Amino acid sequence: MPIDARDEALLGRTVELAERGRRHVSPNPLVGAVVTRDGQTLGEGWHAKAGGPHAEVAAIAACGGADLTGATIHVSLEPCCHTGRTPPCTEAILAAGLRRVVVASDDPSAKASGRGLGILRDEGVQVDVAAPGSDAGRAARLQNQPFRKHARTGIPWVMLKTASSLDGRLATHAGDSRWISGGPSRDLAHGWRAEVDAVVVGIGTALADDPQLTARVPDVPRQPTRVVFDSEARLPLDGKLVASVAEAPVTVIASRAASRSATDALRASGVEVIVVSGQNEHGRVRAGLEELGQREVTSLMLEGGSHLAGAFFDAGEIDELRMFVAPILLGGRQAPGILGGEGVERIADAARPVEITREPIGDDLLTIARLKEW
Ligand SMILES: NC(=O)C1=CN([C@@H]2O[C@H](COP(=O)(O)OP(=O)(O)OC[C@H]3O[C@@H](n4cnc5c(N)ncnc54)[C@H](OP(=O)(O)O)[C@@H]3O)[C@@H](O)[C@H]2O)C=CC1
Ligand SMILES: Nc1c(N[C@@H]2O[C@H](COP(=O)(O)O)[C@@H](O)[C@H]2O)[nH]c(=O)[nH]c1=O
Ligand SMILES: [Zn+2]
Repeated sequence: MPIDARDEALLGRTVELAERGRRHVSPNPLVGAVVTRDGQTLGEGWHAKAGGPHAEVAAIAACGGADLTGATIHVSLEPCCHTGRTPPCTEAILAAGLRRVVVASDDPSAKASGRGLGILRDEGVQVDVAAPGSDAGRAARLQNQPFRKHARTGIPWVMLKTASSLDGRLATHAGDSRWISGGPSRDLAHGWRAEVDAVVVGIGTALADDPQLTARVPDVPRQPTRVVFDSEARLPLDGKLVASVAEAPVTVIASRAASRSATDALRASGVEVIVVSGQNEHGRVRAGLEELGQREVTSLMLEGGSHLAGAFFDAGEIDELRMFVAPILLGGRQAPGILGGEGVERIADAARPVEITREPIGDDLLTIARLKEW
């Protein structure tokens, strides 16, 4: 049976329900589910917490023990068929006697990739999948970009957030940058910190700003890991990052240039030090991302500075930009721009977003540019 307008609406609802798990489910995906019979909703559920019940199981439980034989379940992501921290959802669906499963998006991880759908079909369940270009299909995939990229590549989804002047500077020529964007923009950015697994800066920013990089908004179930790209392990032991290591973890990505005494001192202060190798800066960016991906960092917000953001750009490792532009002009040849690094040579080589949106936030303009889609 093809997907009709009622299915589309129910799948839209599953995506809405899935959002309720944001900030709570990483490294798992956001997933929502609705059980219906003859168009009547019997129960709704979502994946509320990593390690907790999956959306399908939560939706079935929400039906309160009603006989679900012959009922339908709509899910924003294909049901799992593996035993992880919880049993397979395919088994829960079969045990409940559901007759039709409608899914909005695929699960690209190795243990899924359509296997659950095959099992359900083999058991006589009718399985319908939304067209990839449908509204529900797109919304479900966009909602899980970090999970999807990490599942496909093993490395985290990278969002670069910047606060620049109208003339594209991240700081004055003297290194002052507090504050360029306004209060509402900074509040929004704190909310994003709460959504990602890690917040990343270069040692230049750590030294210039002595930042905290914590999410300072209400309802933060888990602070992001603060990561500093710092080849020589120069991160000051008396700075705010190291001082707050009990509040939120700190990881230093160093190179072989770091002395043993510097890495030992950081480790003794509770900092995780990862030593990566690579031919050049963008090679070390990639190596660092691989290490973070292995530690189940599925998403990160890169908060600068110019030099490190340029190395990420040169490595082709920026998936999305969220850029606040404030109504001020700074000027100065030495004042850093949004992307340092080498950059491209020809306009024909320019990176072009697949989608771009613009929105005023207080006195600033927020541009969100998605460079890739996973
Ligand atoms: N307005 C805004 O949004 C922001 C503004 N800022 C401002 O930017 C300025 C700091 O920026 P910037 O000087 O560019 O410093 P960065 O924070 O970009 O740090 C750059 C340093 O990171 C180290 N590093 C380690 N590994 C890598 C790698 N793989 N690739 C590239 N760099 C690596 C290098 O030092 P080493 O070789 O020693 O490891 C490099 O010099 C400050 O004035 C700060 O206030 C910063 C963030 C945001
Ligand atoms: N200057 C600037 C930003 N700078 C970023 O925020 C960091 C400081 O974080 P914290 O110490 O946690 O408050 C700083 O090191 C840099 O990464 N962010 C913005 O939203 N707007 C701004 O104008
Ligand atoms: Zn499941």
